[in-house]
Amino acid sequence: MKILSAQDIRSLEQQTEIKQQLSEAALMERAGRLLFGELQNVFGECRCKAEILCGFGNNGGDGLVLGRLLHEAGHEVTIYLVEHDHYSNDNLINQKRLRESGVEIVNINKDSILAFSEKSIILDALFGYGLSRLLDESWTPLIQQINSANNRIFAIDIPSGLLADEHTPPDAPVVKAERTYTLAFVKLALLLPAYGAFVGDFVLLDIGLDQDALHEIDTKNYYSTLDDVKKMAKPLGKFSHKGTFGHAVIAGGSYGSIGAVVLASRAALKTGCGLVSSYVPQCGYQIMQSTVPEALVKTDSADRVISNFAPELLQARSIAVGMGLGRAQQSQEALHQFLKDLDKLDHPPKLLLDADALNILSLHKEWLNLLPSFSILTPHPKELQRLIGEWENDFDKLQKASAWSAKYQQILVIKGANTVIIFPDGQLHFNSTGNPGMATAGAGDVLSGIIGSLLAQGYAPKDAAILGVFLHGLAGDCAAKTIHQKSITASDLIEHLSDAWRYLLS
Ligand SMILES: NC(=O)C1=CN([C@@H]2O[C@H](COP(=O)(O)OP(=O)(O)OC[C@H]3O[C@@H](n4cnc5c(N)ncnc54)[C@H](OP(=O)(O)O)[C@@H]3O)[C@@H](O)[C@H]2O)[C@@H](O)CC1
Ligand SMILES: [K+]
Repeated sequence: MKILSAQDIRSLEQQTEIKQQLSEAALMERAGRLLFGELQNVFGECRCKAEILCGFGNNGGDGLVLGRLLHEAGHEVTIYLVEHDHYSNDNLINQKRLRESGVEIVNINKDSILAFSEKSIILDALFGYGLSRLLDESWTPLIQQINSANNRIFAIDIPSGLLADEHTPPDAPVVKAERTYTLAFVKLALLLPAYGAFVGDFVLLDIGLDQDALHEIDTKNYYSTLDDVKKMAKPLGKFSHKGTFGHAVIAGGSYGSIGAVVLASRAALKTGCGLVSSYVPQCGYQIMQSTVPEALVKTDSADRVISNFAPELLQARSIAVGMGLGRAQQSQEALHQFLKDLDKLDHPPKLLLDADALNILSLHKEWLNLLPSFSILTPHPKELQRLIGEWENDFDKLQKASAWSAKYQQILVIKGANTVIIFPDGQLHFNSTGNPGMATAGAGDVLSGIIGSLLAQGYAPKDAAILGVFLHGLAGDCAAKTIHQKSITASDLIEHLSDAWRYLLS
C-alpha cells in the first residue's frame, strides 16, 4: 500500500470528488461515518460522554460529523470549536448540520479553560494533515490541557500538532493520543518511533479514494499490508522436493552464543527451505546436533570462535552470517577473507549480514565494497548508527540510510516497531505486523533465519526482505494470541511460523 504525502492525499481527495461525482462534504461524511462505526462500540460499552475538539479545517469537520452521528445514536456529546475567521467550506456545512440536529457548539479559543468530564473520552480533531508548519507556543495551553486530562484521548487522522511528512521536535505542542484513527492512508510520521508516544496505536480507515487516480501517483514509500504480501508468497507445489526449496547456510556463533545459530537455523527450517547447513566453531557442534537435528552441522577448525569460513559454504543458495559471531580478531579476518572469496564469484550466493558481521563491517568500512549488490543487512538502531553514523531525527535517519543504501547498493532492514526496509532505488517499505512482545533476546536471529530461508527458496532479495519481515511479525502476532506479550520468546516466534504461513497462504 502506498504511503502518500499530505499534498498527494489532498490532490487524490480532489480527484476522487470529481471522478465519483461527490456532492459537497460527501467525503467528510464518509470519513465521519467510518469513525462512528469504529467508535460506537467504545462509547456503547463505557456509556461515557464524547468531548470533541474541532479545529477550523477539514479535520475539525470530521469531528463535527462524528459528533452529529454520536448524538443521533443517543450518546452524550460536547463539541468545542476553535473560533476562527476562516473555516473550511465543509467545516461550515457541518457546523450547520450539527446545529440542525440539536447539538450546541461551544466556541473556544487557545486560552479557554476546559473542564472535561471525569469519564469522557476526548476526541482530537483540531488539526489533521493540513498542518503546514509547527504549531506555535500560543497553542501550548490548549494542547497541554488535553494532554494533562485524566481522560482517554483518541486522535482523528493524526495527533494535532504532529506534522505528517516532516520532523516535529519533541518540545512542540502535540496531542498525546492513546490511539489514532487515520483516514485513507498511513502518514509517514505515524510509523516512526520518535512520534510513537503521540500516536499510540493506529487504526487505518479506508474511505474509498479513487483507485485509478491513486495508481497515477508516484511514491517511494510503502506500507506492507497482508494483501501486498500475499501476492509475493509462493505456495507449495505438488512435485516439490527438498532441492526445490534450496539450501541455506547459517554461519555464526561463538562460545556462549551458539544459541543465536540454533534459533536462526530452526527459523530457517520452519520457514521452509529444503536444507540448512549450520556453520559454527567446534564448541557448537554438540549443541547444534542435539537442538537442531534436521540441520547439517559443519565446524570451524577453531574451538570457540569462527576463524575461517569454509569455501564449500559458498555453494549454498543463501548464506546468513553474523548471529552470535563475536568480534574476535580471527573472526574479523575470517569475515574479510569470506567477503573477498564472494567477490570473486560471478554468481555469489544471496547474502544476509546480521549482528556482529555488521559491527565488524562498521570497524572496516572499506570492506563494504566487497559485498555483493543487494545483500540484506539487518541492523537494529545501534548497529545502524555504527554503520551510517549519527542522525538528527527519524526523518533524517531515513534520508541518511537511503543515501547509504544507494551508495553501497545494499538493502537495509532497520529493525524496530514498524521495521522499515530501505532499498537502493530509494524505496522504503514499512512493515505492518508485530508487537512490543517481540523486543526479546534472539528475535533478530529468528528474522535472519527466516530471510535466509526465503533467499534459499529463490525469492528475490527485495521480496525476501519484505515477506520475511512480515512473516516474522505475523508469527509474533500469532504467538500473542495465546502467550502474553511479556512472555513471548524467540523460540515462540519459531513455533508460530507455521500459523503465520497458514494465515498468509489461506
Ligand atoms: N484523507 C481524506 O481524503 C479526507 C480527509 N479529511 C480530513 O481533512 C483533514 C485535512 O483537512 P485540511 O486540509 O482542511 O487541514 P486541517 O488539518 O484540518 O487544518 C487546516 C487549517 O489549519 C491551518 N494551519 C496549518 N498549520 C497551522 C499552524 N501551524 N498553526 C495554525 N494554523 C495552521 C490551515 O491554515 P493555513 O495553512 O492555510 O494557514 C488551515 O486553516 C484530514 O486530516 C482529515 O481529517 C476528511 O474530511 C475527508 C477525506
Ligand atoms: K487531529
